[in-house]
Amino acid sequence: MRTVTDPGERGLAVLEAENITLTYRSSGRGVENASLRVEAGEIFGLMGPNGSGKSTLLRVLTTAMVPDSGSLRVCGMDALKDRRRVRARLGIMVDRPTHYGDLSGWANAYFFARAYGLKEKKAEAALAELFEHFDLDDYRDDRAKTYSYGMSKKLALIEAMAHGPDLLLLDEPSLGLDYTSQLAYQRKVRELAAAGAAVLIASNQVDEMESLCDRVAFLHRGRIAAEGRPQELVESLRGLKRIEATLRNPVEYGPLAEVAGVRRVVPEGRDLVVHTEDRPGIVAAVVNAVVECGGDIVDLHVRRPNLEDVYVKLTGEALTDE
Ligand SMILES: Nc1ncnc2c1ncn2[C@@H]1O[C@H](COP(=O)(O)OP(=O)(O)OP(=O)(O)O)[C@@H](O)[C@H]1O
Repeated sequence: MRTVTDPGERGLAVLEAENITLTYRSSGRGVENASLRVEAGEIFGLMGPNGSGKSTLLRVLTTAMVPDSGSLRVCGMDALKDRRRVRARLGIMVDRPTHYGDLSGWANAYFFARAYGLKEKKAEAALAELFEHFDLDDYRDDRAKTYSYGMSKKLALIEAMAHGPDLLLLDEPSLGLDYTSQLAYQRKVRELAAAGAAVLIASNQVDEMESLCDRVAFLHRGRIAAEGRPQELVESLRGLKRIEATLRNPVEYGPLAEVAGVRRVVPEGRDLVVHTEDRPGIVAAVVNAVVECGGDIVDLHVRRPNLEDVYVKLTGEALTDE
């Protein structure tokens, strides 16, 4: 019979975080009352703009930091008390992975795999499979400091996965990966989840998160603002259009919000994102209003709403600033 410490079966909670609060003394910021649960076989996404608390929450979930309050259970164990045993069940990729630059990529990954308790032969077999999967075979003996950004991210993914963790915690894993590598990463994450791992990914790659995650949660100023299945969250915006206008130069856009059918206007990096009702003539009305504000539109896209728009609707703020 399976026990709680033996996941590998959907429905069993691998990660249970309740009311996690951590406030940095120097800034008074951090995360507040964050609760989440990830089951075996589930891929869970954590989304939120810069500074919303994703990395802080991950630091707690990886047991790198102890929260001021709240409880954390991993595979049924108290992760705040039993950190050593819990860490052995985790696979972690931090947002800025570092390696031993003078060692080969292979030696770095081998070191990790052995530290996680894999026997020599098992470590070699797991790494051989992963180096091939991530197309790093030809570079396995090169020193890690010669690796490109994307290659060292793939090496960090290998290090997080090789020992077959029950809970995989990944911070911005696919940022900087090219098309083929991104595909390889997604395939591997799906494969591990299908084999029973629980996966938690902090990322703002909206399209990837929408297709990869079973559930996502949005962090806003240290608090979880909403949680749900991506498709259902996006579906809740049915009837909404997303118009993205890139302007040559930013202008005051106040009058835009007065156009009939415009629900909200949010700057996103250099773009203006306008949420409107889906009615005939609305795009022309928005373009006219931008021009009347003095805006010179150099690029315009009308798209279906995505997870980014869910966040905008929830908080009135943009998820990314790109
Ligand atoms: N070491 C620290 N000391 C003080 N305040 C911090 C520290 N690290 C983060 N913060 C603050 O805590 C809040 C959450 O930061 P955190 O790095 O968790 O956000 P994030 O969502 O991961 O952002 P990003 O996407 O930029 O990595 C921010 O307001 C940040 O300024």
